[in-house]
Amino acid sequence: MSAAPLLEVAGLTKRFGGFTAVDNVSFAVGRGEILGLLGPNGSGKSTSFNCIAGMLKPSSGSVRLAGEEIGGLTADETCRRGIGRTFQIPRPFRGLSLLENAVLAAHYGAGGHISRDEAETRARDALRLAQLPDDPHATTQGLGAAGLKKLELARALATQPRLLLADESLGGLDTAEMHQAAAMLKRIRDERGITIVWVEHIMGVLLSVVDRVVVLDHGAVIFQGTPEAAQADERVAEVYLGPPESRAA
Ligand SMILES: Nc1ncnc2c1ncn2[C@@H]1O[C@H](COP(=O)(O)OP(=O)(O)OP(=O)(O)O)[C@@H](O)[C@H]1O
Repeated sequence: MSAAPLLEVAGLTKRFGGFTAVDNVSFAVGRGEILGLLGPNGSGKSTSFNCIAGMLKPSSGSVRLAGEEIGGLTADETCRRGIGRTFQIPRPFRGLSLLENAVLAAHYGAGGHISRDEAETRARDALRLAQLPDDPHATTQGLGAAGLKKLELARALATQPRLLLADESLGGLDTAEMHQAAAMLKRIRDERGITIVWVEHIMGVLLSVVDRVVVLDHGAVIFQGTPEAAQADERVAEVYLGPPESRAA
């Protein structure tokens, strides 16, 4: 990473009562990088994500976007600063067209300060990037898991993010769809230079696309490095597969 990182998380800690879900987590994401944030269920990925995106207030630590402190800002404030996010469980407005869903997201991202025409331009661009129809009559009806994930992505892209936080983009997809979803994230980075932090609890397909991974376990970072190094790391293997003696030969 030569230029200053786009996202810098330092000493991030989130406690729920006496329980520490995120424990002194630090990592940085370079501009245009795709970072995989991995870890088994309950390791603190979503809580870290939610602290970065403003859904949760960190107990301590700092979150900087392009050098500016954003820790503790609300979700709509972080969105206006350039953080777009997808949700693990898509919840589109079912009664609205795909285009209207994306238009609303564009208005949200701009804090209501853009015209209808501009919102529609951003929405159409986002739908095309996510390979969905921008025809005003196209609805959410009949969208399967993969289609709903694409709409989730289009809504995040319509906010024109500098940083895209992708939450469990592969959940519920079959193998072919997983590869397509991974390729789409890579294309969005390659074509638009959007920096991506991608959270998944499974490693598989993600490792073929990300530049680096951060692995969490019990709320703490246990590994940072390339996907190749992650696959060769004994601690990473342990949290995913259990201790060596318990693994199938
Ligand atoms: N609001 C909350 N109150 C209390 N505990 C919480 C809360 N949110 C999360 N936790 C706990 O914090 C820990 C980390 O949860 P988190 O959802 O961040 O893990 P995760 O790595 O995203 O898991 P998954 O892959 O299952 O989504 C878990 O033990 C969880 O039960």
